Amino acid sequence: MSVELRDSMCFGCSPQNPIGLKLKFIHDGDICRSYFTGSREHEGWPGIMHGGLLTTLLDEVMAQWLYERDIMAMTVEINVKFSKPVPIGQQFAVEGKQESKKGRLIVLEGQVLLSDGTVATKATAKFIQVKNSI
Ligand SMILES: CCCCCCCCCCCCCC(=O)SCCNC(=O)CCNC(=O)[C@H](O)C(C)(C)COP(=O)(O)OP(=O)(O)OC[C@H]1O[C@@H](n2cnc3c(N)ncnc32)[C@H](O)[C@@H]1OP(=O)(O)O
Repeated sequence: MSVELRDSMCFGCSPQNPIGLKLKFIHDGDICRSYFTGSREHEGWPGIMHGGLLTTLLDEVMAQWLYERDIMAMTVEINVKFSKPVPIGQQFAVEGKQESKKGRLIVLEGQVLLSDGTVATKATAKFIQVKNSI
């Protein structure tokens, strides 16, 4: 299946997905960054961002690091460490960058940073490069 960006319904980034996160990305040197403010529908425990959604945000920002560089790759593994709760209603940053590449295997690292710079969440993900049409 070949999908044009304009037709994409990507849950993370598509502007036309009605239930999507509609993320935008800043490519700052070797880092891809996005900002997000959770609202009540994004919470797990009251007032706290749902960990599964944080994982989605991290996966997406790492995938966008690759997409920006025309590398078509799919996540095959992701490991997430939740160190601090991420409050609902406060903007936070999500960052991703490449850690290593060996053949088709690309390892990226991601983190969630609270507004005071505290690292709340860390992730390492493995991506496998696929052909240029997914
Ligand atoms: C165009 C529109 C765009 C819209 C914008 C969207 C932007 C982005 C949106 C992004 C959204 C967010 C992102 C998402 O949500 S991506 C969606 C979630 N991920 C998936 O659905 C992936 C499912 N997996 C697969 O389909 C297959 O596994 C793929 C196709 C990826 C590889 O299957 P394939 O049959 O081709 O390859 P292989 O199995 O021979 O493996 C190849 C090599 O890799 C090694 N290997 C495999 N696994 C691991 C592992 N865990 N650790 C270490 N190594 C591993 C393996 O040993 C082998 O090595 P070698 O023997 O060659 O040495």
